[in-house]
Amino acid sequence: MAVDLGDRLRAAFRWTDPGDGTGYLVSNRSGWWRDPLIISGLGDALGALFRESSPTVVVSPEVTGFLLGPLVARALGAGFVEAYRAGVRRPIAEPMRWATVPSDHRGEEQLLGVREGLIAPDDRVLVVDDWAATGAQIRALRSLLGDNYVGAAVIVDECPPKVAASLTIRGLLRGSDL
Ligand SMILES: O=P(O)(O)OC[C@H]1O[C@H](OP(=O)(O)OP(=O)(O)O)[C@H](O)[C@@H]1O
Repeated sequence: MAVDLGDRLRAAFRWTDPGDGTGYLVSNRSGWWRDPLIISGLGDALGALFRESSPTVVVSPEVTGFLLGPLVARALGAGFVEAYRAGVRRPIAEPMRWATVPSDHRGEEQLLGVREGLIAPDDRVLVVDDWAATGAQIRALRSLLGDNYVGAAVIVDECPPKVAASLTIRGLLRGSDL
């Protein structure tokens, strides 16, 4: 990663106090997408983490992944497949394959799904997301993708190192950088 991309990511990031009295801060990542140099550099930087695996498809969970995944797919010359969260939109018309996310960083159970037929047996799939907290969503996608899964590239990896290693998660920043 170019040194100045890491600096720009740190500078454009904010923690927000939602003011609900819990003292729990939420991440504000909007400054990343607002910075033209970050947007132009992120695809290459995340793709470089797995370029040696020659991914053919990027899969990303909504909603932020729908912004980030195509940047990485373009940088790698790969295609893009959406991973939808159940219940946040009208039902998807096509047949889906779903995986349960037992408990993510919010402690909520979710379902992540991709349309059937978009991943070929010989595809090498890179999961891309902005943030890995517990790794629950990435683990669910790995279970869905099986042997097609090569790893996950994220902007911020704050998973315990053993979790990151077991899921082959690579990040540009650690949680402690922010
Ligand atoms: O490692 P985990 O515990 O699974 O958490 C990681 C997820 O958390 C964030 O999503 P968020 O729910 O904030 O959704 P967003 O994409 O809509 O911002 C992030 O974008 C990952 O998808």
